Amino acid sequence: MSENKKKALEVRDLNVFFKISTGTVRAVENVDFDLYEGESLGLVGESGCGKTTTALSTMGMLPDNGYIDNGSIKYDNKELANNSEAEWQLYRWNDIAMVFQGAMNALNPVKKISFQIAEAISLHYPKAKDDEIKKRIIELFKLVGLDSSRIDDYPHEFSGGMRQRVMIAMALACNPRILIADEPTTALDVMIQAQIIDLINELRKKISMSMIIITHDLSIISETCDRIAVMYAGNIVELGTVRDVIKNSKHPYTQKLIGAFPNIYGEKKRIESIPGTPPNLLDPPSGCRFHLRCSEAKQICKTEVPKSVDFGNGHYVACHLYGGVTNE
Ligand SMILES: Nc1ncnc2c1ncn2[C@@H]1O[C@H](COP(=O)(O)OP(=O)(O)OP(=O)(O)O)[C@@H](O)[C@H]1O
Repeated sequence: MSENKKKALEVRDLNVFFKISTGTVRAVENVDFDLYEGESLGLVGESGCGKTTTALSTMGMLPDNGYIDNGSIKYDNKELANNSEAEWQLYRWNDIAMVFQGAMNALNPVKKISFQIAEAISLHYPKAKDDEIKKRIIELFKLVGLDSSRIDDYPHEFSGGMRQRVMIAMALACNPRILIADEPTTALDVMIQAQIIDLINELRKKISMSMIIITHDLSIISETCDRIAVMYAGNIVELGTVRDVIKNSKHPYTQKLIGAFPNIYGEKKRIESIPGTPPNLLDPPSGCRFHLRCSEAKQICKTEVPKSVDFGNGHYVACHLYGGVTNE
């Protein structure tokens, strides 16, 4: 993606930590990425590597014990990282919206779907009239491929896939410029997963918005995204176009991740097939956080944080195999 393309979001040197009784969890550290207008960026990595935390920090929705320790989050060149809650409210859902992991199971079972979407709409448009809201709900149902005659059904009358479409409709209620989808197909069976992937791709064509797709599943990324950021233990270790990162991956972690999906269009193996487990982020390893599991680790990997090296065309890799250390 060209550097001249307009950025919807610019994240630099982002550190997000959590205070817990036994210390500080360094969940996201030194994270840099851009999200361009109209593109879809995949955030991929094993469970606990900081994908959701990165997303929540761009929404100002960190849990109470979480905080941005350092860094910049710019939307339309406006700095958001130091926003007060009142400032976040102006921007959250209107400009950037999120479909949360497992949210389709969080619909209120005793309220009609139309009521729940109407609540989301009137929160942002308190002056909207009932008929305008109904019109918008019908529009949203059509947009996400739901039968608009069913807006007054209850959640239990909808399948899992349909409820996920409702969650996407709710996130789109205020026409956001950025949509973040956290594990949008988890907990759905394979056929329905494929339908949700098709929906995401249709929405990309119909609405000119940018997307961040969070998943541990590389095959979903390859079907829905333009670029991939690979996260490991709170850091982005490789970033580039889907083609560069999947066909020409440089970081040993990315290579192992891809090795766990021998044919990303075929049968999947589990990511757990990578030997060892990710480190405890209460006390992450020094140097490269992957060095304890890396078959190519050298002495420098134990002590120095690798700097991101640019391979051209926006393909960045943070690994000592390719030189460069940070000053931090
Ligand atoms: N509220 C919290 N308090 C303490 N630690 C937290 C909190 N939320 C997340 N963490 C920790 O922050 C790290 C990053 O978690 P995060 O949920 O962002 O990872 P993830 O890549 O999205 O994982 P998953 O795929 O399982 O959702 C993990 O070590 C997690 O245990």
